[in-house]
Amino acid sequence: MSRNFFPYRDGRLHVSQVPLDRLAEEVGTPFYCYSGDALESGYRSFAAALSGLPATICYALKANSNQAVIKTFAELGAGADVVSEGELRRALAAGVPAERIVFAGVGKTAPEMAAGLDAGIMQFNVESFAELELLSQVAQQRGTTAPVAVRVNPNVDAGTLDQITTGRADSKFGIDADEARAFLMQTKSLPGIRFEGLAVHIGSQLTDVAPYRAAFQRLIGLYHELRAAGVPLRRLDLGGGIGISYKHDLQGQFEESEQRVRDYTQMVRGLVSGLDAELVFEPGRLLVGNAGLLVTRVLFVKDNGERRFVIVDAAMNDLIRPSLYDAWHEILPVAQTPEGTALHPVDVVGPVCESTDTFAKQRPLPPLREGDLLVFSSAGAYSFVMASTYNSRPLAPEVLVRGDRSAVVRARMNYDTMIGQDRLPDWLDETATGREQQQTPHGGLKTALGA
Ligand SMILES: Cc1ncc(COP(=O)(O)O)c(C=O)c1O
Ligand SMILES: N[C@@H](CCCC[NH3+])C(=O)O
Repeated sequence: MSRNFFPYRDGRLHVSQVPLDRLAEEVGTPFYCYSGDALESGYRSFAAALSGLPATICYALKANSNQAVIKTFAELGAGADVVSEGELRRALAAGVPAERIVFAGVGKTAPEMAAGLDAGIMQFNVESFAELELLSQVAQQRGTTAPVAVRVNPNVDAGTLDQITTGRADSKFGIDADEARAFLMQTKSLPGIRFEGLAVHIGSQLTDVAPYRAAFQRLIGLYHELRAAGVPLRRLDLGGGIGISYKHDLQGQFEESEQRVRDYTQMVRGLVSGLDAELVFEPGRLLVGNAGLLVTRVLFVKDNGERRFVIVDAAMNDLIRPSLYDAWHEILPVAQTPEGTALHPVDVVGPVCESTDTFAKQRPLPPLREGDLLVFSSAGAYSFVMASTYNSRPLAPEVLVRGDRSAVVRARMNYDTMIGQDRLPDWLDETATGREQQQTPHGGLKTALGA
């Protein structure tokens, strides 16, 4: 049974026992707020749904890579799915054991491979023959052997947004299933490589189990064939992608996810029953998506005759999903709307100088005024991690709430940090170059900044 992680109490929205208006006073807006209770509950229910299966849950860090979030899962026993050396370092720093880390991604560099090998990770999910060749070289140079799962492209349409489907033949991900079969049947072993498994991931935000079933059936068929041919495989990585609800109220969303997890795990159990294979799951969005909110304040309300615009202090640089995918996030006032209040359609927009800096068009909302607080819900996944400093807007802070406790788990970026990353070449620093020119009228200009 779902708990209510985002209750309205005393007329204002809370995360567990912490009122969001108080947090807004403390940390300023915009800010991200995650419910640690929802993170834990989501992980536990996914783990419970898999109980009895030889499964490792490798949380996909790309969805939300804050150290506090990763640590929450690591302490519950999770592994990690990483796609870069940065994510690998984040996982290790948060205490995920290397032997529970899978390294995925179509473009791993030699130094990234070396970092994974040195850490002793569970497996590399290899996505091309060229990558396999490079991994073989890197592993041999380091006098070690790389554990590998070949990521297969099953040519299945996940039925999700075009931009986030990954298992069709026209996708850059994975190796064509027939090519993988032919290759492994023939090769069986490569220096520096130990083939241990097969992997698949057909896309993100899947709301139907049918595409999963089709992809997993192909993968399991291939697994049987290759084992029969003497390839010593022992692991199947079934990827991530389980969708969440973006269109529910803050309570209903969890119930929908729980139902989807039940359907998914029931289907998986049916397919793997009697199969001699360890399983890996790589959920990202499922574990964090509905556990996070982006809190923002209304700056201005303006009417242009045709439309009413609510201009908020969060922008596409903070949460890009609506601009990028036309994605829907529920928008709720922090102050509870009295029952019976009439709703009016408004465009909710941010301050960035782009027309696509629009969170919602003609969204029915209660009357809003300057200073009101709003939340964008389901902003725990692919939200802060996709933020940028576009328009030189500092990255928003992240807050984690647990019961009645809250903590800033990433501070708001300050302006000095943001600007201080830039460097001036000496030939642009006019004062310094002028000084140098006076001193050495015929010579080359020396470094002014470094001097
Ligand atoms: C290989 C791989 N595994 C796992 C994930 C996590 O996906 P999701 O957040 O949809 O569960 C992704 C992202 O789509 C991915 O590319
Ligand atoms: N970033 C996407 C999904 C891509 C998943 C990563 N493979 C989103 O916001 O929905």
